[in-house]
Amino acid sequence: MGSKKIQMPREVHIGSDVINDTGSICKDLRFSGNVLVVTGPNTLKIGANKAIESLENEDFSVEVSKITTATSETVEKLEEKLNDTSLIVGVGGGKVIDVTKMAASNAGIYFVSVPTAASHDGIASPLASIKNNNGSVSLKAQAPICVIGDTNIIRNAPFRLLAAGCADIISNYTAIKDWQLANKLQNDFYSESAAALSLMTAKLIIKSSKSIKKGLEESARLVVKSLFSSGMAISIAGSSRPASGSEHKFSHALDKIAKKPALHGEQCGIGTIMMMNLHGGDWQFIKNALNDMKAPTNAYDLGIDPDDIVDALTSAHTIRPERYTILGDRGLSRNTAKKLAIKTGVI
Ligand SMILES: NC(=O)C1=CN([C@@H]2O[C@H](COP(=O)(O)OP(=O)(O)OC[C@H]3O[C@@H](n4cnc5c(N)ncnc54)[C@H](O)[C@@H]3O)[C@@H](O)[C@H]2O)C=CC1
Ligand SMILES: O=C(CO)COP(=O)(O)O
Ligand SMILES: [Zn+2]
Repeated sequence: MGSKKIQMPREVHIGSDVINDTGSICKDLRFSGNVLVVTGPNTLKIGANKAIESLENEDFSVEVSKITTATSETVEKLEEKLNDTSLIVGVGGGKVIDVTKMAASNAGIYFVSVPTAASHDGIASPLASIKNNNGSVSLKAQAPICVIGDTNIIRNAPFRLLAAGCADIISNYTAIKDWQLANKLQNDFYSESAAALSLMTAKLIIKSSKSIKKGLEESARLVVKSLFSSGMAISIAGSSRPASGSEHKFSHALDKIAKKPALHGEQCGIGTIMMMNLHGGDWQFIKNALNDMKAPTNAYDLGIDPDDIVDALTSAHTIRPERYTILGDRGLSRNTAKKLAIKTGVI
């Protein structure tokens, strides 16, 4: 058997106002010189300005880049900005973290992940979800050298983002079912330990669903820890398979079709309800769990046209066709897709 590489962050700092220690944390990690801070227009004010001030207080020279998309073009533009840069710090949501991860990996430099919301499980994983002309691809990048999760910023973020993070974790249920199917039918690589960690994380978040509340520091901490643990399952597998199956294909298809897509985790949660039905599993349990977390469970909550839901269901199998799932190679017919969405109350 060949050797296997598993990449994990070296340090994880989670706590209230820990973003103000960004400079000293980076210094303790032996970094110095030029740092590129990547952020978004909202997250600059919410978090990045604090990280920048902290870095400058520790004598780092800071450049800032604002991004709004996680595309291959954005990654290329970021790489052009690198100028004797020793470290990249990504402060924001999933898109910011993914492009930071990819640009740092391409340039062969370290990066620090500073999530401002607990909305996705890519905060610590070595994979980056990047959009290109064919839709979304999952690219091998690198794990952050360090994660700085400021629970004060995260607890004050809109609750919708936290609920989306919980839904992204709940989608591990169908991702694992799809992975097992692909292992059985296609002999795809399968890791028991990655699958067990992914599933345990999803079970724990459901068990805690009633205690996850708006504005609470404990809730922010719990969800960040769970997203981290789901990301570690991705690290162990060396692929996003333990956390991304047919429900994610549905969400990526919706991103292409919908005029105004909803949050990644929200769409994946709704995909999980429908894919669980296709797997013959307890889809009502998934729906109840999403309800308990105040995550959307239908097209109306998502603000998405029911026709777009059906279109996304019929085209989901074309996303990442090499990743075998319950959708098979031919996908769902329009009639089946519509029936599935109606039966599960999604439309
Ligand atoms: N690499 C990986 O393993 C994974 C990657 N992803 C990717 O991550 C992305 C989804 O991440 P999201 O964070 O949902 O989307 P996003 O990055 O678009 O952020 C959603 C919105 O939240 C805002 N926001 C962030 N923090 C905020 C705060 N504290 N207060 C107010 N607004 C705030 C952002 O400005 C943005 O408008 C997708 O592109 C998805 O494919 C998702 C899961 C895993
Ligand atoms: O979103 C993910 C896990 O939650 C992984 O992303 P992909 O679906 O892009 O592989
Ligand atoms: Zn996801």
